Amino acid sequence: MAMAIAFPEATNLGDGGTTTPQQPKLDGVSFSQVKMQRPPHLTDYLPHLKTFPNPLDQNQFFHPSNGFYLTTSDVVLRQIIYDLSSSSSANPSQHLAYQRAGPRKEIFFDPGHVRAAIVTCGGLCPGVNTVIRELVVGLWELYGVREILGLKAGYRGFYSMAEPVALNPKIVHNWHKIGGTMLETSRGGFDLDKIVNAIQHRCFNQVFIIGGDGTMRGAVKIFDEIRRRKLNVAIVGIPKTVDNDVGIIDRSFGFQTAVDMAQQAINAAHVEAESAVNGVGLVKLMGRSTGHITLHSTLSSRDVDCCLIPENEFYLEGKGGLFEFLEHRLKQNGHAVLVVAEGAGQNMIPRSDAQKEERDESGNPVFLDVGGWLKSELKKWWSRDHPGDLFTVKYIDPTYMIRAVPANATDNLNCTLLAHSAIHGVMAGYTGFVVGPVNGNYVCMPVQEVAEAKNPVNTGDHKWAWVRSVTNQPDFLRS
Ligand SMILES: Nc1ncnc2c1ncn2[C@@H]1O[C@H](COP(=O)(O)OP(=O)(O)OP(=O)(O)O)[C@@H](O)[C@H]1O
Ligand SMILES: O=P(O)(O)OC[C@H]1O[C@](O)(CO)[C@@H](O)[C@@H]1O
Ligand SMILES: [Mg+2]
Repeated sequence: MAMAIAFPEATNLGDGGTTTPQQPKLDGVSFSQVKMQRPPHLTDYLPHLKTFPNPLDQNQFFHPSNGFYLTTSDVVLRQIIYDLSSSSSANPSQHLAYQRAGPRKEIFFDPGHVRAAIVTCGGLCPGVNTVIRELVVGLWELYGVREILGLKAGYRGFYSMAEPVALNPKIVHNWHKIGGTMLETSRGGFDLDKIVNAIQHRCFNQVFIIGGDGTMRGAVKIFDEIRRRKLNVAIVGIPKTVDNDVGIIDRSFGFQTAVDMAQQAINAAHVEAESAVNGVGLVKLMGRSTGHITLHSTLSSRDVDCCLIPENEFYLEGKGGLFEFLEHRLKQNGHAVLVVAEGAGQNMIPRSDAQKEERDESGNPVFLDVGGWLKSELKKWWSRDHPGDLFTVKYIDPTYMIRAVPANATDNLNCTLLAHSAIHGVMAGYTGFVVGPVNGNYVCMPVQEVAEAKNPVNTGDHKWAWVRSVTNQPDFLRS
C-alpha cells in the first residue's frame, strides 16, 4: 500500500528539513522523524524568480478541483515495510520522504517563454518514444508551450552538426506505437562544457533527459554546471533502463514489455528442448549487471529449470554445480531449459588481456557471450561423461528483440505518468531532479541520489527464494 501523506503546511522543508507545526503521528511514526529528500529548486540560486498562475486554471475542458494542486507538504515515504518489534534494526530512525509529483498552483516559467529540449541517451528501451510523445503533447496541451526541440542522437546532439528537430503534437501523434527512439540515441559523446554552452546558446530553459544510470550521472554534472553558472534552466531526468538497474524507483518503464518479449524465446527453447533426446534449451537475456529480466522471465514462464544471474555466481563442475544439476534434470525429464543473464558467469569465460580492457563508447565493460561459452562447455561435458549418447543444446539469443519493440499498455501508461510528472515538476521550478514511481506513487527525487543508487537483485529476499523453489536449482554455494 502506498503511504502518500499530506502534512499540515510545513514550515521548513529545505534540504534535510523536517519540521511541521503540529508534529502529527501516523501509526506511531512521528512526522518529526521524516527526512525530506527535497529536489533542488531554481530559487535555491535564483531567489527572485517571478511566479505565474498555473494555466491549468484557465483550461477550457478541465476545472481543477480542491486538492488538485500539490504543495511541498505532499510527500511519499520511501520505506513502507516495517518490523513492528521496536528493537528491530530493520526500522530506520528517520523516514526518507520524496516530494509527490504533480501540478502546482504557481509555476516558475511563463509558458510563452519556454524553450524545451528533449534528449534520449544510452541503449533502447520499449516506451522511449511514448515518453517523448507525452512530453511534447503535455507541454503543448497542459501548459501551452510552443517551442519544443528534440536533440539528435544522445548527449552529442547538444553540440553536433545535426540540427534539433522542432516537435509538436501532430508530429509525435503516433510515436507511442513505434519501438526505438525517433530522436535517435548514442553512447559516449558526453562533453560537459560543450553541452552546457549549447544549452545557453540555443536558449533552452527546460531540459528533459531520458536515459539510464550513465545518463543520470551525466545529468548530475550538467545540473551542477548550470547551477554554477546560475542559469535559469531546469534539468529533469526520466530513468530509462530495460535492465531495471536504476535504484529507488519501483520499476523502470519498458522492463515489463521486455519480460513479455523474453517469453517467446523461452517458449521456443522449451519446445526445442522437449523435442530432442536429452535436449537443453538455452536462452541469454539482457542484464549487464542485474538479473531482473532473467529472474522475472523465469518466474513468469514456469518452463525454466535454471536461472543464472550476475548477482549469484555459479559454477559448472562438481557437487552442487550446474552439470550435476542438469544430469539429474535430464534423467528425470529428458530435457531442461536454462536462462542466463548476459552479465552472469563473466569471470569464468577465458579472455585475452585486450578483451579484459574492452569498453564501449560510454565506458561500460564489453561482455563476452556467456550463452555461446555455456553451449560449448555443455557439449564438452556431455561428450566427456556420456560418450555416444544423444545430446542437443539449442541456444537462443533474442538480444535486441526484447527491447526494440513498442511498449505494452502497462509500460505506456507508466511512460505517460512519468512525462507528466516531469513537466509539472519543471514548471514548478524544480531542477536537478528525476521522476519515478516509489511505492506506486510518482515522485520527484534529487538526481544525485538516483544517479548513485543501484538496483541489484536481492538474492536474500523472498523473490529469489521463490525462483529457487520453482526451479529447484542449486544455490551454487560450495559447501
Ligand atoms: N559518469 C558519467 N559522467 C558523464 N556522462 C556519463 C557518465 N556515464 C555515462 N555517461 C554518458 O551518458 C550517456 C549514456 O550512458 P550509457 O551508455 O552508459 O547508458 P545508460 O544511460 O546507462 O543507459 P543503458 O545502460 O540503460 O543503456 C552516454 O552519452 C555517456 O557518455
Ligand atoms: O549494444 P548496445 O546498444 O550498446 O546495448 C547493449 C546493452 O544495453 C542494455 O540493453 C542496457 O544497458 C544492456 O542490457 C545491454 O548490454
Ligand atoms: Mg547503464
